[in-house]
Amino acid sequence: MGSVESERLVTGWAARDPSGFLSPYTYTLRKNGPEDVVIKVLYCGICHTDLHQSKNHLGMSNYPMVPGHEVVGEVVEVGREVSKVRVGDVVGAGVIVGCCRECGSCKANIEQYCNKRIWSYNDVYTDGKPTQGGFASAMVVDQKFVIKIPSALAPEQAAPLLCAGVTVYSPLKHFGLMTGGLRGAIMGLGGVGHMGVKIAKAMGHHVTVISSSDRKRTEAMDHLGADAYLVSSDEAQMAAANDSLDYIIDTVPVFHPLEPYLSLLKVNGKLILMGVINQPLQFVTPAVMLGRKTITGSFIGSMDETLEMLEFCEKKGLTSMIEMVKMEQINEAMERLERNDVRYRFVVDVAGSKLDP
Ligand SMILES: NC(=O)C1=CN([C@@H]2O[C@H](COP(=O)(O)OP(=O)(O)OC[C@H]3O[C@@H](n4cnc5c(N)ncnc54)[C@H](OP(=O)(O)O)[C@@H]3O)[C@@H](O)[C@H]2O)C=CC1
Ligand SMILES: O=C/C=C/c1ccc(O)c(O)c1
Ligand SMILES: [Zn+2]
Ligand SMILES: [Zn+2]
Repeated sequence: MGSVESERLVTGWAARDPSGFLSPYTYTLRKNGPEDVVIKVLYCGICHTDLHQSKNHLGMSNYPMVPGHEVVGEVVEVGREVSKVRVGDVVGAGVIVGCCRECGSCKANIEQYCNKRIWSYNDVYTDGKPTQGGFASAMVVDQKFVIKIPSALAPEQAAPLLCAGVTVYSPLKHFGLMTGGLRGAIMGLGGVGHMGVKIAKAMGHHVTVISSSDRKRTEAMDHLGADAYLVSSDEAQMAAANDSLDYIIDTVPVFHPLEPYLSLLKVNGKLILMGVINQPLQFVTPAVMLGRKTITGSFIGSMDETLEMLEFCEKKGLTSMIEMVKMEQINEAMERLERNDVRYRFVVDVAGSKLDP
C-alpha cells in the first residue's frame, strides 16, 4: 500500500453491463483524508442486492461496478484524526459510506435514512469519484462507517452480519419486537432470512419460516432452530396459520401478492417488507383495516444498530451459515444465488483469491 494522499491502484471484480458478469477491473481508490481508514479486504458476503445492482434490476446501475457491501477487512492505514480503529484491527463496512451529518435522520443517528446517503458502490463520492465495493483488494472508508468486529466473531462469519444481520435486527428493535414470546415469521429463507430466524430465535420468539418450497424444511427446523415451517403455496397449511403472527419479515426479492400473508397476522400485526422489488405490490384495504395491520418497510440499520447487533450476536453465540468461494467462482455463485441455490450466504475469500487477470 502507498502512503497517505497517494493514489492506490486496486483490482476489483466489476460488472460492465446488465449481464452482470463480473471480471477483473483495475482502478484507483479515492485519496484518503484525515478521517479515512484504508482497509485490506479479507472477506465479502454476496447479498441479493449485489445481484439486483449488477444486473440493473432497479434501472439505476452505472458501470463498471464493483459490488459487495458485506465487507470485513484489516485496517492497513488510518488518517491522523481517526480514533475509532487502529492499524491491524479487523473491521467491517456495509451498504452506506457517507451521509450529510446535518439532516434530521443524521442527527437522530439513523443515517441510513439520510437523503444524501452515499452507497458503498454504484454511487459518487464527495470528491466526484465513483464508489466501488468490497469485491476488491482494498477500500477507503470514512471512520464513521467502519465498525470494529468483536474478537469472538470469526471474520468470515461476521461478513453477512453487516447487511443481512442488521437488516433484520433494526426493524425488530425499532418496531418494539425484541420482547420474548412473540410469534414471528421469516418469509424467504435466504441470506437475510436465515439471519432473521437466528436473531428472532435468540430474542425468544416462536419463529415460523414461510418458504416457496418444502426443500429447506429440515435445515430450517434442525439447523436454524425454527419452530414451524409453512410452504406458501400450500393452502391448507396457510389457512391453519391464519391470525397467528405478530409480525412477518418478508425478504422475497421478486413480485408476490401480499394478501395471503396479511391474513396470517393477528390484530395489530406487522408485515415488514425487506425485498427490493421494482414493481407495485397490491392489496385491498380491508386486508389491513380489519385487524389494524401495518405494512411497512425497513432499510438496513444504523451504525449504532450495527454495533449493537454485532454485540448481540457475540453475546448469544450467533454465527451466519456460509459457503465460502474464491473470486474466480463469483459468477457461478451469482448464478446460484439467482436460482435460489445457496445455504445461506456466499462469502468471497477476497484476500485468498487471485484478483488480477
Ligand atoms: N431492506 C434492506 O435493507 C435490504 C434488502 N435486501 C433485499 O432483500 C431481498 C433478499 O435478499 P437476500 O436474503 O440477500 O436474498 P436471497 O436470494 O439470499 O434470499 C431470498 C429468498 O427469497 C425466496 N424466494 C422466493 N422467490 C424467489 C425467487 N424467484 N428468486 C430468489 N429467491 C426467491 C427464497 O427463499 P425460499 O426458498 O425460502 O422461498 C430465497 O432464499 C433482496 O431483494 C435484497 O435486495 C437485502 C438486504 C438489505
Ligand atoms: O442490501 C442492501 C441494500 C438494500 C436496498 C434497499 C432498498 C433499495 O432501494 C436499494 O437500492 C437497496
Ligand atoms: Zn445487502
Ligand atoms: Zn443526512
